[in-house]
Amino acid sequence: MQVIILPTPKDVALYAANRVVEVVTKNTNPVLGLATGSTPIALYNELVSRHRAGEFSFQNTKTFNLDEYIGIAESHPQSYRTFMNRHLFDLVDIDLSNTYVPLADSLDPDVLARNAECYESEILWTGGVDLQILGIGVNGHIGFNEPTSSFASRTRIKTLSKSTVEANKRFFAEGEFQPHLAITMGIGTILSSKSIVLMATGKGKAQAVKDMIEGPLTSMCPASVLQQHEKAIVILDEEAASLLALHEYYVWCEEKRLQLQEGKLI
Ligand SMILES: N[C@@H]1[C@@H](O)[C@H](O)[C@@H](COP(=O)(O)O)O[C@@H]1O
Repeated sequence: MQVIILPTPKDVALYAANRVVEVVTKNTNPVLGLATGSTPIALYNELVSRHRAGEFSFQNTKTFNLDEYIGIAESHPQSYRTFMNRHLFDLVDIDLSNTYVPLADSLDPDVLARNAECYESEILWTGGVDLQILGIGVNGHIGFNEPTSSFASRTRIKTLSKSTVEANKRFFAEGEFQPHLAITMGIGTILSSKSIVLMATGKGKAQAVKDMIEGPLTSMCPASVLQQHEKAIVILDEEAASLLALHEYYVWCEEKRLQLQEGKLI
């Protein structure tokens, strides 16, 4: 796991955008794993403007989203399908049939379980995810893999923890039905990605970030599993990094890396 600390959320988004553009332009048939939540919105905005500036195309790209709520229609304003269409897919030249979000609009557990299994196979058929984008929940979850999720888990139905339901309440109107279940890629699914970029910004994520990077490898902090992925980059703003004991060290490493890149350190 590589840790990079940058001054602001904008810098985090720009750094992640560079990685996405690199993967999309270097691969003939790129496969991206995408995330929802407030954190990746700045990344999607950046990708949309660079795409509109003619820098790259999404035409041959396939995307797989991490998760989807169970119990609301795909067309619901708070579904993750709607989120992705609104923030990225409808604004670029991607073929919508190449964009996958778990199908979760049934209430039949057998149908949902089958959808989850098919999702896993669809990812395999494409040859796997080249770059998986992740955010992190305040309790250390990735996708909707809540604390205690098995590190070997694949795409399946999960019950959301109280803290996740609480954190996502802000997106639903007072008294509106809010899902407590979701289909999510498993931790094993996420770990199968060829590379991973996790973004975290703001003070609210500082404890989860500390547990992920400096805590023990534990299913109580699902994101800690990224310590074991050889090509996982964690990009943080100063606030999200504020509780890290090795904060100065990570900043120093990035400075040295940049100097090396510019040929100033030979
Ligand atoms: N399932 C999503 C996660 O993929 C996301 O990382 C998390 C944090 O979202 P935010 O970036 O809004 O804090 O929210 C949801 O729970």
